[in-house]
Amino acid sequence: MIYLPTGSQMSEADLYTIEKENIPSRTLMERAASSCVDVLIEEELDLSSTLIVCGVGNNGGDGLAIARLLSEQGLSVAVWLVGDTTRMSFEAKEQLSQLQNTKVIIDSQYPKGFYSLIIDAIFGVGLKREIQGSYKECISFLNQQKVTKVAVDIPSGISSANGQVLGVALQVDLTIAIQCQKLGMALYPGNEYCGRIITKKIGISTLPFEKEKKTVLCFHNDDYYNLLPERPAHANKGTFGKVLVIGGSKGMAGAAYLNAFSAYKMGAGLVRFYTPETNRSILQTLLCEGIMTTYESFHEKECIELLSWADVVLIGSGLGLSETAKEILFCVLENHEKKLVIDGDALTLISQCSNWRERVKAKEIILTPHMKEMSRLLHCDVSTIQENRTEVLTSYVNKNQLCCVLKDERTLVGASNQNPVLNTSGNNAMAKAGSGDVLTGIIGGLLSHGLNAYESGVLGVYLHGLCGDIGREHKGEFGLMASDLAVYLKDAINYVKEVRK
Ligand SMILES: NC(=O)C1=CN([C@@H]2O[C@H](COP(=O)(O)OP(=O)(O)OC[C@H]3O[C@@H](n4cnc5c(N)ncnc54)[C@H](O)[C@@H]3O)[C@@H](O)[C@H]2O)[C@@H](O)CC1
Ligand SMILES: [K+]
Repeated sequence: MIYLPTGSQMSEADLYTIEKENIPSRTLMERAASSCVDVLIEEELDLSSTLIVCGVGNNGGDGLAIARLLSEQGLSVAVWLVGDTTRMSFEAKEQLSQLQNTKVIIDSQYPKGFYSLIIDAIFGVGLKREIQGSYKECISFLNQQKVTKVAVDIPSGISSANGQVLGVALQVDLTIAIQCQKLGMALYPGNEYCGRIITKKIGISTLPFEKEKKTVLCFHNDDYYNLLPERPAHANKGTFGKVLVIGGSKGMAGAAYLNAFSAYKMGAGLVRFYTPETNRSILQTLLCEGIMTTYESFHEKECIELLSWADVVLIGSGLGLSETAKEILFCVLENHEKKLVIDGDALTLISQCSNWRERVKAKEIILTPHMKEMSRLLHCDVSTIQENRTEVLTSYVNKNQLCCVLKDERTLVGASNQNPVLNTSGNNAMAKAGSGDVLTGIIGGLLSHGLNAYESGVLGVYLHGLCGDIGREHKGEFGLMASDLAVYLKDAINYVKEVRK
Protein backbone atom coordinates (compact mmCIF):
# COMPACT_ATOMS: atom_id res chain seq x y z
CA MET A 1 0.00 0.00 0.00
CA ILE A 2 0.95 3.61 -0.35
CA TYR A 3 0.29 6.64 1.83
CA LEU A 4 -1.67 9.55 0.38
CA PRO A 5 -0.67 12.43 2.66
CA THR A 6 -2.22 15.85 2.56
CA GLY A 7 0.04 18.82 1.80
CA SER A 8 0.37 19.68 5.48
CA GLN A 9 1.35 16.12 6.35
CA MET A 10 3.92 16.26 3.54
CA SER A 11 5.30 19.57 4.79
CA GLU A 12 5.70 18.05 8.27
CA ALA A 13 7.59 15.15 6.69
CA ASP A 14 9.84 17.66 4.83
CA LEU A 15 10.60 19.42 8.09
CA TYR A 16 11.25 16.18 9.95
CA THR A 17 13.70 15.09 7.25
CA ILE A 18 15.50 18.43 7.35
CA GLU A 19 15.68 18.71 11.14
CA LYS A 20 15.85 15.12 12.39
CA GLU A 21 17.65 13.43 9.53
CA ASN A 22 19.89 16.42 8.82
CA ILE A 23 19.24 16.53 5.11
CA PRO A 24 19.33 20.21 4.10
CA SER A 25 16.31 21.64 2.34
CA ARG A 26 18.58 22.64 -0.55
CA THR A 27 19.65 19.00 -1.02
CA LEU A 28 16.02 17.87 -1.14
CA MET A 29 15.27 20.54 -3.72
CA GLU A 30 18.22 19.45 -5.85
CA ARG A 31 17.03 15.85 -5.64
CA ALA A 32 13.48 16.88 -6.54
CA ALA A 33 14.69 18.87 -9.55
CA SER A 34 17.02 16.19 -10.84
CA SER A 35 14.30 13.54 -10.43
CA CYS A 36 11.99 15.73 -12.51
CA VAL A 37 14.64 16.12 -15.21
CA ASP A 38 15.11 12.33 -15.23
CA VAL A 39 11.39 11.88 -15.84
CA LEU A 40 11.33 14.49 -18.63
CA ILE A 41 14.15 12.61 -20.37
CA GLU A 42 12.77 9.10 -19.70
CA GLU A 43 9.40 10.17 -21.05
CA GLU A 44 11.13 11.52 -24.19
CA LEU A 45 9.36 14.88 -23.95
CA ASP A 46 10.36 17.54 -26.44
CA LEU A 47 12.83 19.63 -24.46
CA SER A 48 13.98 21.80 -27.37
CA SER A 49 12.41 24.93 -25.88
CA THR A 50 10.99 24.75 -22.35
CA LEU A 51 9.04 27.39 -20.46
CA ILE A 52 9.13 26.93 -16.70
CA VAL A 53 6.53 28.93 -14.81
CA CYS A 54 7.70 29.49 -11.23
CA GLY A 55 6.00 30.81 -8.11
CA VAL A 56 7.82 32.24 -5.13
CA GLY A 57 7.63 29.25 -2.77
CA ASN A 58 9.65 26.04 -2.83
CA ASN A 59 7.65 24.63 -5.71
CA GLY A 60 8.98 27.62 -7.66
CA GLY A 61 12.42 26.74 -6.24
CA ASP A 62 12.10 23.26 -7.77
CA GLY A 63 11.22 24.90 -11.10
CA LEU A 64 14.25 27.22 -10.97
CA ALA A 65 16.54 24.27 -10.20
CA ILE A 66 15.05 22.34 -13.14
CA ALA A 67 15.76 25.39 -15.36
CA ARG A 68 19.44 25.33 -14.35
CA LEU A 69 19.77 21.55 -14.89
CA LEU A 70 18.19 21.71 -18.35
CA SER A 71 20.30 24.70 -19.31
CA GLU A 72 23.45 22.84 -18.21
CA GLN A 73 22.55 20.27 -20.85
CA GLY A 74 22.61 23.00 -23.52
CA LEU A 75 18.82 23.17 -23.82
CA SER A 76 16.89 26.38 -24.36
CA VAL A 77 14.95 27.39 -21.21
CA ALA A 78 12.86 30.42 -20.27
CA VAL A 79 11.50 31.13 -16.79
CA TRP A 80 8.33 33.08 -16.14
CA LEU A 81 8.53 34.23 -12.55
CA VAL A 82 5.04 34.86 -11.22
CA GLY A 83 4.21 36.62 -7.96
CA ASP A 84 5.87 38.97 -5.54
CA THR A 85 9.57 38.13 -5.53
CA THR A 86 10.11 40.03 -2.28
CA ARG A 87 8.21 37.13 -0.66
CA MET A 88 10.38 34.45 -2.20
CA SER A 89 11.34 31.53 0.03
CA PHE A 90 14.98 31.30 1.06
CA GLU A 91 15.58 28.19 -1.07
CA ALA A 92 13.91 29.71 -4.13
CA LYS A 93 16.04 32.85 -3.77
CA GLU A 94 19.16 30.69 -3.69
CA GLN A 95 18.05 28.90 -6.83
CA LEU A 96 17.31 32.20 -8.55
CA SER A 97 20.77 33.55 -7.79
CA GLN A 98 22.33 30.41 -9.23
CA LEU A 99 20.54 31.11 -12.49
CA GLN A 100 22.11 34.55 -12.93
CA ASN A 101 25.16 33.32 -14.83
CA THR A 102 23.33 30.91 -17.11
CA LYS A 103 21.66 31.39 -20.48
CA VAL A 104 18.20 30.95 -18.96
CA ILE A 105 15.86 33.84 -19.82
CA ILE A 106 14.07 35.10 -16.68
CA ASP A 107 11.05 37.35 -17.00
CA SER A 108 8.33 38.55 -14.66
CA GLN A 109 5.96 38.74 -17.68
CA TYR A 110 5.18 35.95 -20.14
CA PRO A 111 8.40 35.57 -22.18
CA LYS A 112 6.93 35.48 -25.70
CA GLY A 113 8.15 32.61 -27.85
CA PHE A 114 7.42 29.16 -29.17
CA TYR A 115 7.64 26.49 -26.50
CA SER A 116 7.75 22.73 -26.88
CA LEU A 117 6.95 22.13 -23.20
CA ILE A 118 5.53 24.06 -20.26
CA ILE A 119 6.52 23.11 -16.72
CA ASP A 120 4.24 24.19 -13.90
CA ALA A 121 6.13 25.13 -10.73
CA ILE A 122 3.78 27.85 -9.50
CA PHE A 123 2.20 26.23 -6.45
CA GLY A 124 2.87 22.91 -4.79
CA VAL A 125 1.61 21.64 -1.47
CA GLY A 126 1.85 25.12 0.03
CA LEU A 127 -1.24 26.38 -1.81
CA LYS A 128 -3.60 27.52 0.90
CA ARG A 129 -6.42 29.70 -0.41
CA GLU A 130 -8.32 30.72 -3.56
CA ILE A 131 -6.06 31.83 -6.38
CA GLN A 132 -6.74 35.37 -7.58
CA GLY A 133 -5.24 38.27 -9.54
CA SER A 134 -2.11 37.78 -11.62
CA TYR A 135 -1.76 34.12 -10.56
CA LYS A 136 -5.25 33.41 -11.81
CA GLU A 137 -4.62 35.21 -15.10
CA CYS A 138 -1.38 33.31 -15.54
CA ILE A 139 -2.98 29.87 -14.99
CA SER A 140 -5.94 30.70 -17.25
CA PHE A 141 -3.50 31.85 -19.95
CA LEU A 142 -1.44 28.66 -19.63
CA ASN A 143 -4.59 26.52 -19.87
CA GLN A 144 -5.19 28.01 -23.33
CA GLN A 145 -1.74 27.06 -24.63
CA LYS A 146 -1.83 23.91 -26.75
CA VAL A 147 1.50 22.59 -25.54
CA THR A 148 2.38 19.54 -23.45
CA LYS A 149 2.34 20.53 -19.78
CA VAL A 150 4.04 18.90 -16.82
CA ALA A 151 3.34 19.78 -13.20
CA VAL A 152 5.97 19.62 -10.50
CA ASP A 153 4.54 17.82 -7.44
CA ILE A 154 0.86 18.73 -8.04
CA PRO A 155 -0.94 20.86 -10.65
CA SER A 156 -1.15 24.47 -9.47
CA GLY A 157 -4.60 25.26 -8.15
CA ILE A 158 -5.43 21.79 -6.82
CA SER A 159 -5.75 21.50 -3.08
CA SER A 160 -3.46 18.70 -1.93
CA ALA A 161 -5.81 18.08 1.01
CA ASN A 162 -9.10 17.52 -0.78
CA GLY A 163 -8.66 17.67 -4.56
CA GLN A 164 -10.78 20.80 -4.92
CA VAL A 165 -9.95 23.51 -7.45
CA LEU A 166 -9.01 26.64 -5.51
CA GLY A 167 -10.32 29.26 -7.93
CA VAL A 168 -8.52 27.97 -11.01
CA ALA A 169 -6.23 25.02 -11.75
CA LEU A 170 -3.81 24.04 -14.45
CA GLN A 171 -4.75 21.03 -16.56
CA VAL A 172 -1.56 19.10 -17.25
CA ASP A 173 -0.57 15.97 -19.15
CA LEU A 174 1.85 14.61 -16.59
CA THR A 175 2.42 15.24 -12.89
CA ILE A 176 5.69 14.34 -11.21
CA ALA A 177 4.80 13.74 -7.56
CA ILE A 178 7.70 14.35 -5.22
CA GLN A 179 8.13 11.42 -2.78
CA CYS A 180 4.39 10.61 -2.54
CA GLN A 181 1.20 11.14 -4.45
CA LYS A 182 -0.87 13.58 -2.39
CA LEU A 183 -4.44 12.89 -1.33
CA GLY A 184 -5.83 15.70 -3.50
CA MET A 185 -4.39 14.01 -6.59
CA ALA A 186 -6.37 10.83 -5.98
CA LEU A 187 -9.66 12.61 -5.26
CA TYR A 188 -11.87 14.30 -7.84
CA PRO A 189 -11.75 16.76 -9.48
CA GLY A 190 -8.00 17.00 -8.68
CA ASN A 191 -7.27 13.64 -10.25
CA GLU A 192 -8.56 14.78 -13.63
CA TYR A 193 -6.13 17.72 -13.71
CA CYS A 194 -3.04 15.55 -13.12
CA GLY A 195 -2.85 13.59 -16.34
CA ARG A 196 -0.50 10.67 -15.82
CA ILE A 197 1.17 10.59 -12.42
CA ILE A 198 4.76 9.49 -11.88
CA THR A 199 6.05 9.40 -8.31
CA LYS A 200 9.74 10.01 -7.58
CA LYS A 201 11.15 9.24 -4.16
CA ILE A 202 13.79 11.71 -3.00
CA GLY A 203 14.51 10.46 0.52
CA ILE A 204 11.90 12.45 2.47
CA SER A 205 11.14 10.46 5.61
CA THR A 206 7.52 9.45 5.74
CA LEU A 207 7.80 8.34 9.39
CA PRO A 208 5.89 11.33 10.77
CA PHE A 209 2.70 10.50 8.92
CA GLU A 210 3.16 6.73 9.00
CA LYS A 211 2.82 6.94 12.76
CA GLU A 212 -0.52 8.70 12.48
CA LYS A 213 -3.64 6.62 12.02
CA LYS A 214 -5.10 9.64 10.23
CA THR A 215 -3.10 9.33 7.02
CA VAL A 216 -5.07 7.97 4.09
CA LEU A 217 -3.89 4.72 2.52
CA CYS A 218 -4.33 3.38 -0.97
CA PHE A 219 -4.09 -0.41 -1.13
CA HIS A 220 -2.32 -2.43 -3.81
CA ASN A 221 -3.70 -5.63 -5.24
CA ASP A 222 -1.60 -7.72 -2.83
CA ASP A 223 -3.12 -5.96 0.15
CA TYR A 224 -6.57 -6.86 -1.13
CA TYR A 225 -5.48 -10.41 -1.92
CA ASN A 226 -4.38 -10.83 1.69
CA LEU A 227 -7.88 -9.90 2.83
CA LEU A 228 -9.71 -12.41 0.59
CA PRO A 229 -11.43 -14.97 2.81
CA GLU A 230 -10.58 -18.63 2.46
CA ARG A 231 -13.20 -21.22 1.63
CA PRO A 232 -12.10 -24.45 3.25
CA ALA A 233 -12.95 -27.68 1.41
CA HIS A 234 -14.45 -29.10 4.58
CA ALA A 235 -17.48 -26.80 4.71
CA ASN A 236 -21.23 -26.62 4.73
CA LYS A 237 -23.70 -23.79 4.29
CA GLY A 238 -23.34 -22.87 7.96
CA THR A 239 -19.58 -22.36 7.52
CA PHE A 240 -20.06 -19.23 5.44
CA GLY A 241 -22.55 -17.51 7.66
CA LYS A 242 -26.19 -16.55 7.82
CA VAL A 243 -27.17 -13.14 6.52
CA LEU A 244 -30.47 -11.49 7.39
CA VAL A 245 -31.59 -8.82 4.91
CA ILE A 246 -34.07 -6.37 6.42
CA GLY A 247 -35.05 -4.10 3.59
CA GLY A 248 -37.40 -3.37 0.73
CA SER A 249 -40.63 -1.49 1.41
CA LYS A 250 -43.64 -1.55 -0.94
CA GLY A 251 -42.33 -0.77 -4.43
CA MET A 252 -38.71 -1.18 -3.30
CA ALA A 253 -38.37 -4.97 -3.27
CA GLY A 254 -35.44 -4.68 -5.66
CA ALA A 255 -33.22 -3.14 -2.99
CA ALA A 256 -33.64 -6.17 -0.74
CA TYR A 257 -33.14 -8.47 -3.71
CA LEU A 258 -29.83 -6.78 -4.63
CA ASN A 259 -28.62 -7.07 -1.01
CA ALA A 260 -29.42 -10.75 -0.87
CA PHE A 261 -28.29 -11.67 -4.39
CA SER A 262 -24.95 -9.92 -3.85
CA ALA A 263 -24.41 -11.52 -0.45
CA TYR A 264 -24.96 -14.93 -2.07
CA LYS A 265 -22.66 -14.05 -4.96
CA MET A 266 -20.04 -13.06 -2.38
CA GLY A 267 -20.36 -16.57 -1.00
CA ALA A 268 -22.66 -16.24 2.01
CA GLY A 269 -24.02 -19.64 3.11
CA LEU A 270 -27.64 -18.68 3.82
CA VAL A 271 -29.57 -15.50 3.17
CA ARG A 272 -32.98 -14.73 4.64
CA PHE A 273 -35.31 -11.85 3.85
CA TYR A 274 -37.29 -10.04 6.49
CA THR A 275 -39.49 -7.83 4.38
CA PRO A 276 -43.12 -6.60 4.02
CA GLU A 277 -45.62 -9.28 2.97
CA THR A 278 -46.22 -7.42 -0.34
CA ASN A 279 -42.70 -8.36 -1.41
CA ARG A 280 -43.10 -12.08 -0.82
CA SER A 281 -43.87 -13.35 -4.30
CA ILE A 282 -41.63 -10.82 -6.03
CA LEU A 283 -38.59 -11.78 -3.99
CA GLN A 284 -39.27 -15.50 -4.10
CA THR A 285 -39.53 -15.29 -7.87
CA LEU A 286 -36.37 -13.22 -8.17
CA LEU A 287 -34.31 -15.29 -5.73
CA CYS A 288 -35.57 -18.77 -4.98
CA GLU A 289 -32.49 -19.40 -2.79
CA GLY A 290 -33.56 -16.71 -0.33
CA ILE A 291 -35.42 -17.86 2.80
CA MET A 292 -38.47 -15.70 3.47
CA THR A 293 -40.06 -14.23 6.56
CA THR A 294 -42.47 -11.36 6.02
CA TYR A 295 -44.14 -8.77 8.23
CA GLU A 296 -47.16 -6.49 8.05
CA SER A 297 -46.49 -4.78 11.34
CA PHE A 298 -43.83 -4.89 14.04
CA HIS A 299 -43.62 -8.09 16.09
CA GLU A 300 -40.85 -7.90 18.62
CA LYS A 301 -40.67 -11.63 19.40
CA GLU A 302 -40.46 -12.60 15.72
CA CYS A 303 -37.82 -9.97 15.07
CA ILE A 304 -35.67 -11.06 18.03
CA GLU A 305 -35.89 -14.72 16.98
CA LEU A 306 -34.64 -13.84 13.52
CA LEU A 307 -31.78 -11.85 15.01
CA SER A 308 -30.66 -14.82 17.07
CA TRP A 309 -30.55 -16.85 13.83
CA ALA A 310 -28.39 -14.33 11.97
CA ASP A 311 -24.63 -13.84 12.02
CA VAL A 312 -24.89 -10.69 9.95
CA VAL A 313 -27.80 -8.25 9.62
CA LEU A 314 -28.07 -5.86 6.67
CA ILE A 315 -30.70 -3.25 7.40
CA GLY A 316 -31.98 -0.26 5.51
CA SER A 317 -31.79 -0.72 1.72
CA GLY A 318 -35.19 0.43 0.43
CA LEU A 319 -36.58 -0.03 3.98
CA GLY A 320 -38.62 3.18 3.91
CA LEU A 321 -39.21 5.57 6.77
CA SER A 322 -42.46 4.16 8.14
CA GLU A 323 -43.23 3.70 11.84
CA THR A 324 -42.90 -0.08 11.40
CA ALA A 325 -39.52 0.34 9.72
CA LYS A 326 -38.41 2.46 12.64
CA GLU A 327 -39.62 -0.05 15.24
CA ILE A 328 -37.85 -2.91 13.49
CA LEU A 329 -34.66 -0.85 13.16
CA PHE A 330 -34.51 -0.01 16.86
CA CYS A 331 -35.30 -3.59 17.79
CA VAL A 332 -32.30 -4.63 15.67
CA LEU A 333 -30.05 -1.96 17.20
CA GLU A 334 -31.00 -2.98 20.73
CA ASN A 335 -30.91 -6.73 20.30
CA HIS A 336 -28.54 -7.87 17.54
CA GLU A 337 -25.20 -8.74 19.10
CA LYS A 338 -23.11 -9.81 16.13
CA LYS A 339 -22.38 -7.94 12.89
CA LEU A 340 -24.53 -5.15 11.58
CA VAL A 341 -24.56 -3.12 8.36
CA ILE A 342 -26.72 0.02 8.38
CA ASP A 343 -27.59 1.36 4.94
CA GLY A 344 -30.01 3.64 3.09
CA ASP A 345 -33.23 4.56 4.92
CA ALA A 346 -31.93 3.11 8.20
CA LEU A 347 -29.21 5.80 8.09
CA THR A 348 -31.84 8.49 7.70
CA LEU A 349 -33.81 7.01 10.61
CA ILE A 350 -30.81 6.91 12.97
CA SER A 351 -29.85 10.46 11.99
CA GLN A 352 -33.17 11.53 13.53
CA CYS A 353 -32.32 9.95 16.87
CA SER A 354 -29.60 11.62 18.94
CA ASN A 355 -28.81 8.60 21.15
CA TRP A 356 -28.96 5.86 18.52
CA ARG A 357 -25.33 4.85 19.05
CA GLU A 358 -25.81 4.16 22.76
CA ARG A 359 -28.60 1.77 21.86
CA VAL A 360 -26.54 -0.44 19.52
CA LYS A 361 -25.52 -3.86 20.84
CA ALA A 362 -23.72 -5.24 17.77
CA LYS A 363 -20.00 -5.90 18.18
CA GLU A 364 -19.17 -4.93 14.60
CA ILE A 365 -20.98 -2.02 12.97
CA ILE A 366 -20.64 -0.69 9.43
CA LEU A 367 -22.48 2.36 8.15
CA THR A 368 -22.57 2.85 4.37
CA PRO A 369 -23.69 6.45 3.80
CA HIS A 370 -23.32 8.40 0.57
CA MET A 371 -22.46 12.07 0.96
CA LYS A 372 -26.06 13.18 1.47
CA GLU A 373 -26.73 10.51 4.10
CA MET A 374 -23.48 11.43 5.86
CA SER A 375 -24.57 15.06 5.90
CA ARG A 376 -27.80 13.95 7.62
CA LEU A 377 -25.86 11.94 10.18
CA LEU A 378 -23.62 14.90 10.93
CA HIS A 379 -26.24 17.62 10.47
CA CYS A 380 -23.96 19.61 8.16
CA ASP A 381 -23.63 20.50 4.46
CA VAL A 382 -22.35 18.04 1.86
CA SER A 383 -19.67 20.58 0.86
CA THR A 384 -18.29 20.66 4.41
CA ILE A 385 -17.79 16.90 4.23
CA GLN A 386 -16.35 16.97 0.72
CA GLU A 387 -13.80 19.60 1.68
CA ASN A 388 -12.66 17.81 4.86
CA ARG A 389 -13.64 14.23 4.24
CA THR A 390 -10.69 12.60 5.97
CA GLU A 391 -10.95 14.65 9.16
CA VAL A 392 -14.73 14.33 9.23
CA LEU A 393 -14.66 10.58 8.71
CA THR A 394 -11.81 9.92 11.11
CA SER A 395 -13.37 11.86 13.93
CA TYR A 396 -16.79 10.29 13.32
CA VAL A 397 -15.55 6.68 13.39
CA ASN A 398 -13.36 7.27 16.44
CA LYS A 399 -16.12 9.01 18.34
CA ASN A 400 -18.66 6.29 17.52
CA GLN A 401 -16.30 3.29 17.49
CA LEU A 402 -17.48 1.84 14.22
CA CYS A 403 -16.60 1.45 10.54
CA CYS A 404 -17.98 3.89 8.00
CA VAL A 405 -17.94 3.49 4.22
CA LEU A 406 -18.28 7.04 2.90
CA LYS A 407 -19.52 6.51 -0.65
CA ASP A 408 -18.52 8.89 -3.41
CA GLU A 409 -16.74 8.75 -6.78
CA ARG A 410 -13.76 7.86 -4.60
CA THR A 411 -15.10 5.98 -1.59
CA LEU A 412 -13.22 6.34 1.69
CA VAL A 413 -13.43 3.62 4.33
CA GLY A 414 -12.69 4.58 7.91
CA ALA A 415 -12.77 2.64 11.17
CA SER A 416 -11.82 3.48 14.74
CA ASN A 417 -8.04 3.33 15.26
CA GLN A 418 -7.37 2.46 11.62
CA ASN A 419 -6.03 4.45 8.70
CA PRO A 420 -8.74 5.50 6.26
CA VAL A 421 -8.43 3.68 2.92
CA LEU A 422 -9.25 5.41 -0.35
CA ASN A 423 -10.63 3.17 -3.07
CA THR A 424 -9.64 3.79 -6.66
CA SER A 425 -11.54 1.04 -8.51
CA GLY A 426 -14.89 1.74 -10.16
CA ASN A 427 -16.24 4.21 -12.68
CA ASN A 428 -19.20 6.38 -13.66
CA ALA A 429 -21.12 3.47 -15.21
CA MET A 430 -21.88 2.50 -11.59
CA ALA A 431 -23.70 5.75 -10.87
CA LYS A 432 -27.10 4.04 -11.05
CA ALA A 433 -29.93 3.00 -8.78
CA GLY A 434 -29.16 -0.16 -6.85
CA SER A 435 -25.39 0.12 -6.98
CA GLY A 436 -25.20 0.83 -3.24
CA ASP A 437 -27.52 -2.09 -2.44
CA VAL A 438 -25.06 -4.39 -4.20
CA LEU A 439 -22.19 -2.99 -2.14
CA THR A 440 -24.12 -3.62 1.07
CA GLY A 441 -24.69 -7.22 0.00
CA ILE A 442 -21.02 -7.74 -0.88
CA ILE A 443 -19.95 -6.35 2.50
CA GLY A 444 -22.50 -8.64 4.16
CA GLY A 445 -21.03 -11.65 2.33
CA LEU A 446 -17.53 -10.76 3.49
CA LEU A 447 -18.64 -10.24 7.09
CA SER A 448 -20.31 -13.63 7.01
CA HIS A 449 -16.96 -15.20 6.07
CA GLY A 450 -15.48 -13.91 9.32
CA LEU A 451 -13.79 -10.71 8.14
CA ASN A 452 -14.08 -7.80 10.55
CA ALA A 453 -15.92 -4.60 9.73
CA TYR A 454 -12.90 -2.64 8.47
CA GLU A 455 -11.62 -5.52 6.32
CA SER A 456 -15.08 -6.15 4.87
CA GLY A 457 -15.59 -2.46 4.12
CA VAL A 458 -12.20 -2.02 2.48
CA LEU A 459 -12.29 -5.22 0.41
CA GLY A 460 -16.01 -4.91 -0.37
CA VAL A 461 -15.65 -1.44 -1.82
CA TYR A 462 -12.69 -2.52 -3.94
CA LEU A 463 -14.42 -5.63 -5.32
CA HIS A 464 -17.58 -3.62 -6.01
CA GLY A 465 -15.52 -1.10 -8.00
CA LEU A 466 -13.75 -3.89 -9.88
CA CYS A 467 -17.16 -5.38 -10.77
CA GLY A 468 -17.96 -1.95 -12.23
CA ASP A 469 -14.71 -1.84 -14.21
CA ILE A 470 -15.17 -5.35 -15.58
CA GLY A 471 -18.90 -4.76 -16.10
CA ARG A 472 -18.29 -1.61 -18.13
CA GLU A 473 -16.11 -3.62 -20.53
CA HIS A 474 -18.99 -6.04 -21.16
CA LYS A 475 -22.12 -3.93 -20.82
CA GLY A 476 -20.85 -0.46 -21.66
CA GLU A 477 -20.71 2.83 -19.83
CA PHE A 478 -24.43 3.49 -20.36
CA GLY A 479 -25.95 0.04 -20.08
CA LEU A 480 -24.36 -1.45 -16.96
CA MET A 481 -27.05 -2.28 -14.37
CA ALA A 482 -26.64 -2.72 -10.63
CA SER A 483 -27.67 -6.38 -10.85
CA ASP A 484 -24.87 -6.94 -13.41
CA LEU A 485 -22.31 -5.84 -10.83
CA ALA A 486 -22.89 -8.81 -8.57
CA VAL A 487 -22.64 -11.18 -11.54
CA TYR A 488 -19.09 -9.96 -12.16
CA LEU A 489 -17.98 -10.67 -8.59
CA LYS A 490 -16.45 -13.95 -9.68
CA ASP A 491 -14.33 -12.12 -12.28
CA ALA A 492 -13.38 -9.45 -9.76
CA ILE A 493 -12.21 -12.08 -7.25
CA ASN A 494 -10.34 -13.96 -10.00
CA TYR A 495 -8.68 -10.70 -11.04
CA VAL A 496 -7.36 -10.14 -7.52
CA LYS A 497 -6.01 -13.72 -7.48
CA GLU A 498 -4.53 -13.55 -10.99
CA VAL A 499 -2.70 -10.25 -10.46
CA ARG A 500 -1.19 -11.76 -7.32
CA LYS A 501 0.31 -14.61 -9.39
N1 LIG B 1 12.36 21.19 1.63
C1 LIG B 1 11.19 21.36 1.11
O1 LIG B 1 10.34 22.03 1.69
C2 LIG B 1 10.90 20.75 -0.20
C3 LIG B 1 9.89 21.28 -0.96
N2 LIG B 1 9.63 20.82 -2.18
C4 LIG B 1 8.72 21.55 -3.06
O2 LIG B 1 8.17 22.63 -2.39
C5 LIG B 1 6.77 22.63 -2.46
C6 LIG B 1 6.19 23.21 -1.24
O3 LIG B 1 6.76 24.46 -1.06
P1 LIG B 1 6.11 25.61 -0.19
O4 LIG B 1 5.71 25.04 1.11
O5 LIG B 1 7.08 26.73 -0.18
O6 LIG B 1 4.80 25.97 -0.94
P2 LIG B 1 4.48 26.35 -2.47
O7 LIG B 1 5.67 26.52 -3.26
O8 LIG B 1 3.49 25.37 -2.90
O9 LIG B 1 3.73 27.76 -2.36
C7 LIG B 1 3.70 28.49 -1.25
C8 LIG B 1 3.76 29.97 -1.57
O10 LIG B 1 2.59 30.40 -2.19
C9 LIG B 1 1.88 31.32 -1.36
N3 LIG B 1 0.46 31.04 -1.54
C10 LIG B 1 -0.25 30.00 -1.08
N4 LIG B 1 -1.50 30.04 -1.55
C11 LIG B 1 -1.58 31.14 -2.35
C12 LIG B 1 -2.62 31.74 -3.13
N5 LIG B 1 -3.83 31.20 -3.21
N6 LIG B 1 -2.35 32.85 -3.81
C13 LIG B 1 -1.13 33.42 -3.76
N7 LIG B 1 -0.10 32.92 -3.04
C14 LIG B 1 -0.32 31.79 -2.34
C15 LIG B 1 2.43 31.11 0.02
O11 LIG B 1 2.28 32.27 0.79
C16 LIG B 1 3.88 30.77 -0.30
O12 LIG B 1 4.63 31.91 -0.59
C17 LIG B 1 6.41 21.19 -2.72
O13 LIG B 1 5.18 21.07 -3.36
C18 LIG B 1 7.57 20.73 -3.56
O14 LIG B 1 7.36 21.05 -4.92
C19 LIG B 1 10.52 19.87 -2.81
O15 LIG B 1 11.54 20.61 -3.39
C20 LIG B 1 11.11 18.94 -1.81
C21 LIG B 1 11.74 19.62 -0.66
K1 LIG C 1 2.95 22.77 -9.45
